[in-house]
Amino acid sequence: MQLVCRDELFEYAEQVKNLGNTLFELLSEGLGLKPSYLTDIECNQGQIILCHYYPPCPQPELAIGTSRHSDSGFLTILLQDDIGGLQIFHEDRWVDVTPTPGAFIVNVGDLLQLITNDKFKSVEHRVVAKNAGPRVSIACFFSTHFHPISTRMYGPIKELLSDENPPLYRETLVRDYLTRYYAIGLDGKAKTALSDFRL
Ligand SMILES: O=C(O)CCC(=O)C(=O)O
Ligand SMILES: [Fe+2]
Repeated sequence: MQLVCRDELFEYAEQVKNLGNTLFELLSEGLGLKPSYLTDIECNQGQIILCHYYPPCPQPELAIGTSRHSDSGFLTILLQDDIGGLQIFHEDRWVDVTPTPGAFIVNVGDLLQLITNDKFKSVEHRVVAKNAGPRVSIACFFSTHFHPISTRMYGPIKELLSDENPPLYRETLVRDYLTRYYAIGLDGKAKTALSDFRL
């Protein structure tokens, strides 16, 4: 079978990578660092694209689309269709992320929370099941994941630390963080992996 969206997917990946690079520059500046800081430490390296298909669910009250979690990597750029179902956990309640045509959703991931020493917080989210129709979303994760040669250690960025802001996390390889993250799994207890790296 020939994949009819092969070219489009490669083009999409390229464009999302460019957008990610711009976002990493803006996030660096937001931290008071030089624009290239986060790309210099390779937060933009590694790009994984997951295409999700959620079939219509006849009994949505008995099911869940994607259980509660925060994304493990540095940043996620997410595109959802018009069906809805994505929610973020904000101030102790679930809030719908209403689909907006042409808009991306950008999620801070656990590793960005770790290196920014909690200045940027990863967002807990889930997808509730819907019977309105099939739902499609495309998630692009920036993280080196299990890239075997990545030996870079990630810990709270030194420039952000002071006597008043001591490091909150220990250093880790991306690989070791992800091993812990996936060992726990998406079991509905958010941020358990991150708390395991807290000092
Ligand atoms: O389908 C969605 O909108 C979100 C999927 C998601 O949270 C993920 O892939 O990490
Ligand atoms: Fe997610």
